[in-house]
Order: sequence, then structure tokens, then C-alpha cells
Amino acid sequence: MKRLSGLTTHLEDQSILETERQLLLDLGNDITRIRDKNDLIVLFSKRIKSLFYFTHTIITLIDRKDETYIPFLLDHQASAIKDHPAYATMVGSRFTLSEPFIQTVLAAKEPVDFRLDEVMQAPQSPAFLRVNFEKGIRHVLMTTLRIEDRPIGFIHIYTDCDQPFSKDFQAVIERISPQLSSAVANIIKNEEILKKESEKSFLLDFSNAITAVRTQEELAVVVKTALRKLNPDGGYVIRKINPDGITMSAYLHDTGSSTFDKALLERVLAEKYPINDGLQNRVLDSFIPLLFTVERELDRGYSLSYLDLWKNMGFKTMVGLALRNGNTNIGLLWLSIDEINIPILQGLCSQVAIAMGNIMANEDILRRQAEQALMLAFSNELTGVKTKADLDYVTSQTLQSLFNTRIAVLYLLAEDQVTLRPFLFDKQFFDEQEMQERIDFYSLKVSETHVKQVFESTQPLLLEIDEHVEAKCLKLSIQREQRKYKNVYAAALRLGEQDLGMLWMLGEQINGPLLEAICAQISTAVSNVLAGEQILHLKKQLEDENDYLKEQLRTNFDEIVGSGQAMQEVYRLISLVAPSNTTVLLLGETGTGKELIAKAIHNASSRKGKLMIKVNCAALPPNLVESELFGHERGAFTGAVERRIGKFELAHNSTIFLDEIGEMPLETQVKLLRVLQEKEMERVGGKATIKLNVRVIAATNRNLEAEVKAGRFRSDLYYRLNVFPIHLPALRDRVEDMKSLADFFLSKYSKNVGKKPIKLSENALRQLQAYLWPGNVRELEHLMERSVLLNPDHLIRQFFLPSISENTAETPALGSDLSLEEVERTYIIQVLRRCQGKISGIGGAAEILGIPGNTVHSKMKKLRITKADYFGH
Ligand SMILES: Nc1ncnc2c1ncn2[C@@H]1O[C@H](COP(=O)(O)OP(=O)(O)OP(=O)(O)O)[C@@H](O)[C@H]1O
Repeated sequence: MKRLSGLTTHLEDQSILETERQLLLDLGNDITRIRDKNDLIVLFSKRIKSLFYFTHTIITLIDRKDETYIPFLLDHQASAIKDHPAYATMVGSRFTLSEPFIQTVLAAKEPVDFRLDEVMQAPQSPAFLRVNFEKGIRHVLMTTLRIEDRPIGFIHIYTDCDQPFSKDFQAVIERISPQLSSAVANIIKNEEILKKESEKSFLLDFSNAITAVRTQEELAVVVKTALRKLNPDGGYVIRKINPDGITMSAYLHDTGSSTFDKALLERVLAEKYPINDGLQNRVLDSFIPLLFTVERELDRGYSLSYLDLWKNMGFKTMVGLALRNGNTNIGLLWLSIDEINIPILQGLCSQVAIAMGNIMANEDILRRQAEQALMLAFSNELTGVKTKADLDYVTSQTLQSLFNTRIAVLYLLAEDQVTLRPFLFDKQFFDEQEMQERIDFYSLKVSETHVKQVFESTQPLLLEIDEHVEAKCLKLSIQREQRKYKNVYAAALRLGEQDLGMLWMLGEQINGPLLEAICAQISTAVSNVLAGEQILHLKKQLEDENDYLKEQLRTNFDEIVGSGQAMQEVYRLISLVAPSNTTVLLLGETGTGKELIAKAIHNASSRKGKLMIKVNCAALPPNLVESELFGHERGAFTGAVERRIGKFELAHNSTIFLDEIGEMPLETQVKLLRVLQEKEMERVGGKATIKLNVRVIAATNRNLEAEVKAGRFRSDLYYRLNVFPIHLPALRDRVEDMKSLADFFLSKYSKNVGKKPIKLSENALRQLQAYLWPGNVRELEHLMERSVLLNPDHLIRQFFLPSISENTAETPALGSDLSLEEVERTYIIQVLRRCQGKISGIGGAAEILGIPGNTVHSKMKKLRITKADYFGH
């Protein structure tokens, strides 16, 4: 083959020319088909080598970025220098375009032959010349590859012959160099396409795999598989920005094939790194991957445990890429990788960021669901909360499981609206006994700065437990060092607009809106517990009162004394009306026993299990009549600080006794009418209509008919009340009961003072029967009570009663200008009236007058007293 470069004959020249033409034609055809580096190698090592002698070829490519050229295609098998110790370095090196040797090549239009021993000596000559020379190479033929006159690289053809390359060979190379240039350009393009395709398919595979990812664990598998494909031995860590926004923690990691200090790895994985550590912030701020040399960063003085770990793992360089969702940084990827393929790494990171975002969103949804479930459970549990202890338990449990938080103190606003007293508190932080003993010390005032802040804020506040908070607000009885919490959360407890108290909690991280919702629930529960406590207290009080009153009622019923005709009629009416729900109107003078009878009716009705509610209409302050009867809502009028339940509502399912109904103001009469008609009412200042089942018993000593006529009492109300009137007789009209009543009271009051029952003398009884009793039974009762105390022995012989003339109402006829006969006549008529015409026997006129029956008859005859006189009025 050497012959082609040697001397030749004319004929031979002819055939050589022919061969060359054929060779060039074939080469041209072949070259245009070349798409792959190997094809080019084959072309040189097989086709050209079969015609011309040379040892090996290299193609280098120009990199305009830094004005260098780099090895692109090496015929490793044929390379004479492959055993040279510097070979590996040569292969990976860049050679400058600015030195004379390569400048000569670039300047020449045709291939240039160099003697190595000469050219390698020249200053700045590339090192590969000497390396080749050292391996026996003597000449190199250099040709510039150009595309449209623009140099793209060089063909180096080396030979160990001492002779320069023949002119023919140089001519062939010159002739084929344009095709070779195109072939190289094609190869580059093809490689780029293939690279892009492989990148695409890598990212596509990754994307397919990652779409199925739902959890952190699944993401770990997919990322590991992908990164191992890119970089089989390298390790990586993905860090996520923590919710605090200022630190990052490890999210996923792979140690690759490195060996490492396990304890150090564990420590690094558990650590929270400030984002602004000088490295991570640079990665997060960058839109391209950043490469860090571990050793150099350590030398710069960064004392970051993860740098130590990387060094320990043998990673020399680390590439950092930001993980972004849109424009938001969510974390970063650190990886040790040899080849930084920016599109692939960026594509991978953007997919990882999306997946992380989805996982976090998913976790967020799951967390919310869990929170909602907990809230629901909390709310359910709260409905069962009746006592402070229940509330303490349920609240602590929930706060612990939701926020890993401990309730420090739950303060309630005292009645003075100024002091906040501890209501619930964590026994871990406070000594119960001390808290109770020093409640004032542990209480807060609304004027305190932080307390004010909490009440003014609509949301829970996060406060650092500084000296001030600790001293002023928490007054914790345990040492700071013993607590793991650094923060305190304070939230107001409100019921509508009303401040109820506040909650102070110790915790790390609390979800504000969730805490707000919890506080609202706690507020309701607290007010329920308080109301429950109050109800229990009132219930107990009512039960006691009820027992006492029922007891009283029972006695009272037995205490209705009187078996005379008038009272028999009353009993008959009571027994008729009691079992029904009919409204009863009790009429009679003061002290005739209207209240006693009302109680008896209630007691004989099916409502007797509940307390009869009495309202004295005459004793009600005029401006509070309505509020007393119907209750009021909080704020209904000035002074209505609390909601108040009215008498009607209290009397629900029971009886209301409206005493002195005649004194009721006209405006209230309308409302009362409505209750009687519609059996419903509203509280003053309230909107809700309250249905009622109340039996009404009204009483008056007034003449209601006359009141109606005078316009002081509504006629419609009168008719509503006057459904079942019962007239109670005046005591003077039931003299037949005088003895039994007097005896009853004497024995009752004697017993009270521990005396033996006192008896009445006949004279004394007569005195009582003759008296007109303007105060009726009440007056008699008081007189008997007095007499028990004043009478020294066991018999009352005489009473000192007001003179008859003092009983002005009943003695109009007994004026001082009457004759003795007229006075006697009027007096006998009055007595007969009271005795309902009865002359002899017990309670008869003769007994009252203290004269025999016959004498009464003769006196009546003499004074012309007829039945018309005493029955006619
Ligand atoms: N029949 C009776 N038997 C025993 N005690 C009676 C009788 N009637 C009245 N009393 C007693 O007389 C006192 C006055 O009775 P009560 O208060 O019921 O009268 P009232 O008609 O309601 O008076 P007022 O119209 O002044 O309110 C009470 O202590 C009551 O117990």
C-alpha cells in the first residue's frame, strides 16, 4: 500500500488516477451515508488504510464557547498512544485555538504535514504532539474541517514514517475533507437528536412513572430509579422547605454506592437546615443547576454537617437544583453527578416538584379530613360534656391530638368583667393547691397588655414565651428548662359578641383557623358547663324550696278550717273546678283565705307535682310588671344584664296565682289577655314565641265589675278571668266557724311557743262573734297569736277588741245621732245577717248577742224586725 505514496510509471499513473477517482467516488458515497461515529472510524481504519499508510487518526471538534478544540472521535484500537500514561488525560483535555500550531492549520487551505519533533518544540504546542512523538509517531497531517467555510474541527492523521505524507494522500484528504466535514456535522446533529430523544424518552418514562405517585414512599422509588439511570453510583437528597418557611429538612435521599458514617447520616437527616446557609439559598435563587466542590466549600469555612457527610461519602462535587411549583420554591435537590445535563435535570426537578406539591396537597387533604373527623368527634364529645371535669378531659385530649399542644390555662371573665380567673389549667404546669390558694395571683386583669391584645384580636395570637408573658400571663409554676414548648398561643373565648374568657396554650405549631373553630366549640361548651352548674344549683335550691312549699301546701290544705254552710259551698266549688284547667277567679275581702283556696285548688289538680307560682300584682313595680310576668332577654332594657325567666314561663305545666289582679296596669292586662287566649307569649325584648300550658287562678278583693265600669279593668280580660268565680265569705258572715277557727289558731300558736292549748270562755267567743272583722281570718289569726302570748293562763275570758264604731265600713247606721232603740234594732239586724237568719244554736244570733233565743224573738217583734230586713240587702 505504501506504493501509492512512492514513485510510479505513466501507466501506473493512469491506473492510480483511475483508482483514486474510483476511491474518491466510493468514499464520497460512503461518507454521505455516515451518521454514526463508528462508521467514520471504519471508513478510516478499513477503507482509507487499505490504500494509504498511516498509524491512526483523530477527529477533534472546535468549541467556540472557550475557543478550544476537543477530541471527538478516536480510533482507540489503532491509536499508537493508547498505552501512554497521559492518554486518558489527553482524551479528556481541551486544547486552545490560540497557539501557533493550530493557527497554522486553520490558516492553510489544504492539509498541512508537520514533523512532530519540530512542531512539538514550538512554544505553546499542544501536549498531544509530544505524547505521540514519544510513542514513535513522526508526522501528523492536519486538515481543517469546514462547513460553509466555517471551521468546525480537525482531522489528525498520524504516521510513524519518517517521510511526510505523499502529495496524493494529501490531495485525497483535501478532496474528501468537505464530505468528511459534512459527515462530522451529520454525526454531531445526529448525536444531538439522539441525545434529545433519549432525554425526551427519559423524561417521558419519568413523567409516566411519576403520575402514578401518590405518596412520599412511591415518589422515593420513582426518583431513585430515574436518578440511578442517570448516575448509577451517585447519591442525592431532596429537601423540603418546612412550614416555618425558613428551614429545610430531608424529604427523600439515596446514598448511592457510597460508604458513610451511619451516625452522621442519621444526624444530617434529622436536622433542620436554615435556608439561608450560604449554599441552599444560592441554589433556590438560581434558575440553573449550581455545582459546588465539597472540599472548596469546606475550605471556605462553611461548617455545615451535610458538607461533612458528602465529604465522608466521597462526593467531590454536588449539584444543587431548586424544586419549584410555579414560582414558589418548595425544596431542592442535591446530587452528586458526573455529567450535568441541564434539560434532563431541570425536567426531572420540575416533575418532582409537581409530584411533591401533589403529595403535600394530598397529605393536606388527608390532614384536613383527619382534622374534620377530630373536630366532629370533639363536637360530639362536647355535647356530652356536663361538668368541668368532662370539659377538661375532652379539651385536653383534642388539643393534644390535633396540635400536640397542652392547654396551659383557660381563664373565665368574672362577673366584674375585669378579672380573668383560671377555670381549667394543666396540672403539669400548675400546682392545683397553690392555684386555689393564690387564685388572685393567678388571675389576670383585662387591662394587661397581652390580655388586651387577645381580646382585641379576632384570631388566635402566637406569642413567644418571654419573661413578660411568663411573668404576667402564665405565671407557670414549673421551670422553663423543663418545658419543651417555646411558643404560647392565646385565643379569646366568645359567645357571639360577648367575651367569655381566653385560652392559653403551649405548643409548637398551631393551625390558626382550626384553633379558632375549636375555641368557638369550647366557648359553647364552657357556657353550657356554667349554665349546667347554675341549673344544678338552682335546681337544688328549687327542690329544697319545693319540698318546703309542698310541705306547707299540704298543711295548708288541712288548715282550711270551717264547716259552715258558706265554706261547704266553697269546698263544693273547689272540688268541681280543681281537676280541670279552668281559670278560677277568687273574690272576697282581704284575709278571707283566697291564697289558701288557690293553693288548695292547685294541690287538688294534676299540676300539684309542680310548684304553684304566685304573683302579687299589687306589689310589682309598675315598670317591671311585664318583665316579672313574661321575663326578658339580655339587653332588652337598661339594667337587663342577664336573661330572666318570667313567672309565666316558670309556671309552665303548673298554676300561676295572680293575686290582687285588680291592681294590674292596663297595658299588662292586654298581654295577660293574649296569654289566656293564645296560650303563648314572648319575653320582653325577645322574638321567639313561647308556648305555655299554665293554669290561671286570679284573686282580688276589689269589685271587678265596678273596676270595669270605671275603665280601670279591661272587660275582655274580666270575662276571660271570670270563668269560674268563687266568692269567699267574710268572716263576719260565717260566725258559725268562729269557734273552730279561733280554737285552730290558739292551738297552733300555743304549740309554737310550747304552751298548753288555750281555751276560749263563752264570753270571749261571743265577743269574737259580735265583732265585724274587717281584716277577716287574717285579723282573727293575728288576734289569737297575740292572745297566746299575752294571756297568762289557759282560758281567755275577754278580748280587747276595737269598739264597733271603729268598724266604720260596716256600721254606717250606727251613727251617734241615733236613739238607743234604733241602735239596738240596727245591731240585731246586722247580727241576724251574719248568722244568715239563724237565731238559736251554735253560731246563732242569740249566742252572739249573749241573750236567750226567746228574748231575740221578742226583741225582733218589738223592734219590728222582719226577714226582709236581714235577707233583703
Ligand atoms: N278557712 C281558713 N282556715 C284557716 N286559716 C285560714 C282560713 N282562711 C284564711 N286563713 C288564714 O288567714 C290568713 C289570710 O289568708 P289569705 O292570705 O289566704 O287571705 P287572702 O284572701 O288571700 O288575703 P289578701 O286578699 O289580703 O291577700 C292566712 O294565714 C290563712 O292561712
